[in-house]
Amino acid sequence: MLSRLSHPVATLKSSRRVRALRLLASVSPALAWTVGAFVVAEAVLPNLTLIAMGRATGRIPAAARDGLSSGAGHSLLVALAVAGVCYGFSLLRGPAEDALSSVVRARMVVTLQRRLVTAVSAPAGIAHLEDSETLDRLANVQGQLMNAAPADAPMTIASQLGGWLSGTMACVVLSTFRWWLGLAMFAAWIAVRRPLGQLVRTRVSSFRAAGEPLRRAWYLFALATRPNAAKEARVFGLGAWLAAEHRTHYVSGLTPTWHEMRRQGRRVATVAVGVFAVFALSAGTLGWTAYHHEIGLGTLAVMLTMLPSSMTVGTVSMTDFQLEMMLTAVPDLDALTDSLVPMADAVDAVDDTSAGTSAGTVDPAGMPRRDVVFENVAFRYPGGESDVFSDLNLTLRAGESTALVGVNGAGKTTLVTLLARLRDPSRGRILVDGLPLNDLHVRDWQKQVAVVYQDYTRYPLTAEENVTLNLLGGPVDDAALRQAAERAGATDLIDNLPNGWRTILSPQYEGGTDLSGGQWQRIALARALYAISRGATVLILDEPTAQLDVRAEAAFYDRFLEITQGVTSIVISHRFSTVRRANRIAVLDAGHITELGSHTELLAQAGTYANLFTTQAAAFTGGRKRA
Ligand SMILES: Nc1ncnc2c1ncn2[C@@H]1O[C@H](COP(=O)(O)OP(=O)(O)OP(=O)(O)O)[C@@H](O)[C@H]1O
Repeated sequence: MLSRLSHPVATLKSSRRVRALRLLASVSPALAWTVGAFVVAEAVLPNLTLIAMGRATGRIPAAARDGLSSGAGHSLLVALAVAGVCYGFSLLRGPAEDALSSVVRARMVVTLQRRLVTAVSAPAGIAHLEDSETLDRLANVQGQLMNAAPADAPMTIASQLGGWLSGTMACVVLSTFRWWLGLAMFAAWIAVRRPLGQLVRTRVSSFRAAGEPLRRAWYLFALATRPNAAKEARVFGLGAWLAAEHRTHYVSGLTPTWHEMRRQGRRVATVAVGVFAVFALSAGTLGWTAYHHEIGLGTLAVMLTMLPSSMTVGTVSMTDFQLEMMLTAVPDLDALTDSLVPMADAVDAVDDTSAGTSAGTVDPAGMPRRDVVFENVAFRYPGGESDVFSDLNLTLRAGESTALVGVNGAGKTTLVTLLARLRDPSRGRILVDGLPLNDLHVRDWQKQVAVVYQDYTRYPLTAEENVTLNLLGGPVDDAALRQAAERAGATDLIDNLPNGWRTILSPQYEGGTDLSGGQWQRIALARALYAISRGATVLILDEPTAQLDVRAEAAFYDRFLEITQGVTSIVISHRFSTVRRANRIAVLDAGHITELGSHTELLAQAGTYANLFTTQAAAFTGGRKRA
């Protein structure tokens, strides 16, 4: 018996509506109770107004006959007063709903965003951010995929529930006239609601399934409308192309939905004919009994208004459609949380060996002391058609700089993402001082790696925060900050900012400013150097001078040895004037390291490096090749 009872309870608990309401209750129990009170008002007030009006109508003949000062007249006045009060309260429903909706939305948006940020930042790597299912879920919870804001779900559910209860109450009132009439109306509305609800669900689920083309359509829309991309779209005259592509993806995503809806629409039309018959029978019964004086004017007036009022049991409107779209975000949010957050738990469980080797338990402080060894490493991107590395072997000596050289797409950036454990090798292993990298605590290892990526991030924060990334407060090491800026060639740049270190590096904020590409690159370099001064032991510079002017680039070369002194560094560059200063140079070609040695040694080998170096040098010396 208990298990039979627990089944519907469990089903109810797992329903998306209940989960959305529970989310609101977890945000603010008081707000959830207020929404509950709104549901009651929504269910009761319209019917109370109609009933009071009907009863007042029924008292008019007696009051007209006996006069307003008679007992019948007083009774009419009381009924009118009750109707007026109910009507007055029902007028307040609209503004109350608006105010409550905006509060619920604001609280829900903050909660949803916090849960998304927590989930997405949980894994140590970045592979999940390239998984199309995860991206669809992210877009959906943000309301971008379905163009419906999940934060509005609780209030929409409340309003829908209120309407449904109001219709049910009308059916109950109808049953006081003829028991079967209320029941018949209820059954008829439920009968029409089912296929209508199915129609809405089909449309929404195929809309959701069309995530890929719709995400593309949104992306194209963003390209056309966001300032950064719009610049390029204007210059290259992409407007018409973007509009056409946007339409193509949107239509291709939705065409299957439209076909299915047409089919289900025909079924709904059939059921609607049956409902109309029940409605006509009910109205006819009422008319017949009134004609034969079996009921008075008051009952007739009440019951006639209850007939259309019962309709809200079966009505399915645009709101239901939007609610269904909002609710698709509920399982998506849970799936993101369930799949990503445990990865953080595994990563953070330093003492928990059950977390597996990938979590890593060894404290990497001060490592590498001897070397980092790539041993028979292979790697292929998820969904990729070929290996980026098939059998890569490379030793990075601790405290030395190693330059990585190779043609575009050779895998240089990929190699450093493996070193930073943003991804794991498909085969083979990386050893740090002889220990598998996977055994080191991944978050602590990542803190030890200071990187200047090719596409470093431009944070809309102050210059100081951009360098220190000290967002949780705590003391900033001023001396280290100044030294990092000086080594990165950013001192003059900071001095010339309107508020110095306190200037926000984004024109989108008051008092903020923007920097040029080269100036940003110096800030990114200073960020990595500050991290080194705070204990990072591995420095990765991916094209550190790509955006620097000639003088800044020359200054960087002069400081290169000073910058990389004592740290294990990898520099990736197509500029051989940078590369040649590294202690050792590794040439990456077709998934292997094909040459390894100092600049002089590799020139002497007269292989790929020598060829690339002399070709580039020749371009600067007007064709005269030199060593
Ligand atoms: N996120 C990704 N998903 C799938 N393939 C990728 C991804 N990133 C890079 N690749 C592919 O992996 C290969 C190596 O790319 P990588 O960026 O490591 O090359 P690179 O040597 O740094 O090139 P460049 O000199 O142009 O910066 C390329 O063929 C590239 O197309």
